[in-house]
Amino acid sequence: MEMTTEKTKFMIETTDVDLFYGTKQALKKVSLSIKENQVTALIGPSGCGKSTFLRTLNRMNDLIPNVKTTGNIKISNEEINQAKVDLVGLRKRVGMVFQQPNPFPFSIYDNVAYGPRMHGVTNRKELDAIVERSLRQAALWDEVSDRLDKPATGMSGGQQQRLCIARVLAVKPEVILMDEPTSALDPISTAKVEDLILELKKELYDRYRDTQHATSI
Ligand SMILES: Nc1ncnc2c1ncn2[C@@H]1O[C@H](COP(=O)(O)OP(=O)(O)OP(=O)(O)O)[C@@H](O)[C@H]1O
Repeated sequence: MEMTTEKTKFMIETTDVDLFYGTKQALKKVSLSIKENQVTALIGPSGCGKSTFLRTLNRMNDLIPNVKTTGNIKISNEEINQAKVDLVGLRKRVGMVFQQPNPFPFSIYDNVAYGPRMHGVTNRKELDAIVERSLRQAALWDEVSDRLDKPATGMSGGQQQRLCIARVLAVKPEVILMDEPTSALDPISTAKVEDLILELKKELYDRYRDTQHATSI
C-alpha cells in the first residue's frame, strides 16, 4: 500500500548536479525528486554513479580530495550544497549505512549511544531509552538485550549491519541512505534487513506523522 501524507512533499530534490573526481566527471546534470515517507531504490549498471550520488546527499564526497560538486541539492527544502552548511548537523539529518557493516570497536551499547552523545545527550536514563528504542526499531533488541556491554565486533555480519542501522536511527534522521546494505550478507541476513527496511518505512511514518517530520530511505 502506498502511504502518502495529505500534503505529500519532496524530501530530496536535486537539480543539475555535476560531480568531478579531479577531471573525471562522474555525475552529469542529475535532477531527481524523491518524496518523503517512502523507500526509493536507485538501480543502474556498475560505475554509473549510484554511490557517488548518494554521497552528495550528505556531503560525504567532501571527504574525498579533489571532488567538485555543482548544482542544487535540497533536503527538506533546504539547500545543502553550500559552504555554510553545518556538516555534523547535516549528517545527523541524513544518515548513511554502507555496503560493509562498520561498527565502531566499542560495545553494542556504545555504538548506538555514540551519535546521541555526540549531539549532547549525557543523561544515562535518556541514553538507555534511545539505545533500546533504536535496537528495537532495528529488530535487534531481542538478540542483544542481555549483552549490550559486549563488543559489537563479536556479532554476526547481519547483526552488525542491523546495529549500524540502529546507530543511524538513534539520532532520528530525516533520511537514511543505504548503499547496497545487504550485498555483504548471507541470504537470511539479507531477508532480515530487507524486511526491516519495509518495517521502518511503516513505523517511522507512523511515528513522525503527527509532527510532519518524515523519513525517507
Ligand atoms: N574516489 C574516487 N576517485 C575517482 N573516481 C571515482 C571515485 N569513486 C568513484 N569513482 C568513479 O566514479 C564513477 C562512479 O562510481 P560509483 O562508485 O559512484 O558507481 P556505482 O554506480 O555506485 O558503482 P557500483 O554499482 O559498482 O558500486 C566510476 O567511474 C568510478 O570509477
